[in-house]
Amino acid sequence: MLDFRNVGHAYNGTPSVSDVSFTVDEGEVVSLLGPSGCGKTTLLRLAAGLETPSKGQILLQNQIVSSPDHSLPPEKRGIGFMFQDYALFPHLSVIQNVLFGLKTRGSAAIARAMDTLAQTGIEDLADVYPHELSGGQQQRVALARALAPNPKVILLDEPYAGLDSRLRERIRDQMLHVLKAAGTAALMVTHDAEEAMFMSDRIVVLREGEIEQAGRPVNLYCQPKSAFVAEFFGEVNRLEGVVKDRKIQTPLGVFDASDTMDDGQAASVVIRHEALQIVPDSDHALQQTQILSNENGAAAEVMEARLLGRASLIHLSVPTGRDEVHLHARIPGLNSFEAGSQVRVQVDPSQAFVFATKQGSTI
Ligand SMILES: Nc1ncnc2c1ncn2[C@@H]1O[C@H](COP(=O)(O)OP(=O)(O)OP(=O)(O)O)[C@@H](O)[C@H]1O
Repeated sequence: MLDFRNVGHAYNGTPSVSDVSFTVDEGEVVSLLGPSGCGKTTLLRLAAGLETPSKGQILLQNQIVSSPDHSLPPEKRGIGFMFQDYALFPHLSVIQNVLFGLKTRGSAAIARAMDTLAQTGIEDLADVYPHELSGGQQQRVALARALAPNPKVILLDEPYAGLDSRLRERIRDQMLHVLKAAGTAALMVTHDAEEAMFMSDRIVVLREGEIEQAGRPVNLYCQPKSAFVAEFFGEVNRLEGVVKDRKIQTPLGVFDASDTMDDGQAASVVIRHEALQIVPDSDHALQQTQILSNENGAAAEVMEARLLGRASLIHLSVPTGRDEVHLHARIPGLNSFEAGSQVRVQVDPSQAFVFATKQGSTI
């Protein structure tokens, strides 16, 4: 549907994205994910035809629509857009806003507009004006307007940015089902990893205008290729060490270095908060079965234990001999840990990642 091939772009000579290649296939939801300024919106604007690439090509349904010397105007691309602020026309009612995007007029157009409003669950609001709507309702009008012409591809720029967290969860669920039912390919910009994972078949992680890693959410979460990606997909503890005999010694035990690391290489061990398992120090049976069978683990003291709702966050202090390291463990549901109690911590190795460190920064 949408094919970026080695696309580069610059604003007044300053590069914004370089050598970006990815596709959005039929009926697929793909998210562009990354920190502020990494080039997400620029890529969306390039797909829309609002910017022209300085290098590479963009194809829509196998036709070149953008290259350095040719750019098909946005209105000729047959793409749906949904911007962060919804951009509804305040002087038009909901149905008039939706009709605006349709090329035809008359009863067939009205029927199509009403169908799309029904699809997004707001047919009762057809005659209402935007200022009378809640944020979530406005968001659905914007989605209905973008979907009404039945585009093959829709571009979504931070579609949930203006909504509170509870409404966001409900709306994005509806949005996913509407997109999938319509079979529309979608390219969505977000800086929220959980939102990207919820919505996307595939995610393209961007860093300083380049693709850092792209793939299915499960691959990015379970096999991040850099600390940058690992940290984007969840909170982590970081332990620094140096490779010796293909191992890295840390206060939480010994971790295997990767094949490409040589002795003397500085390395970071990145451990997700949920990868730390905690066992009360008095629970000898569990220690025997779970901890002593694994060479990773350490004695620790609970500093704080806080219930966050679905999970608890436990602050731990692990003595290193010289000083102590402060770690966070996230455990499901309620916890019974008291500040000051002694525990053992163990690491789930599938959620601990080792990366080379260069000149003080992790790659
Ligand atoms: N109109 C512009 N003129 C000049 N530079 C721009 C313009 N728009 C964006 N940039 C720059 O291009 C780079 C990429 O910006 P872009 O808006 O694509 O990032 P983003 O990932 O969408 O960021 P955010 O999440 O903050 O919206 C940034 O360095 C930004 O400062």
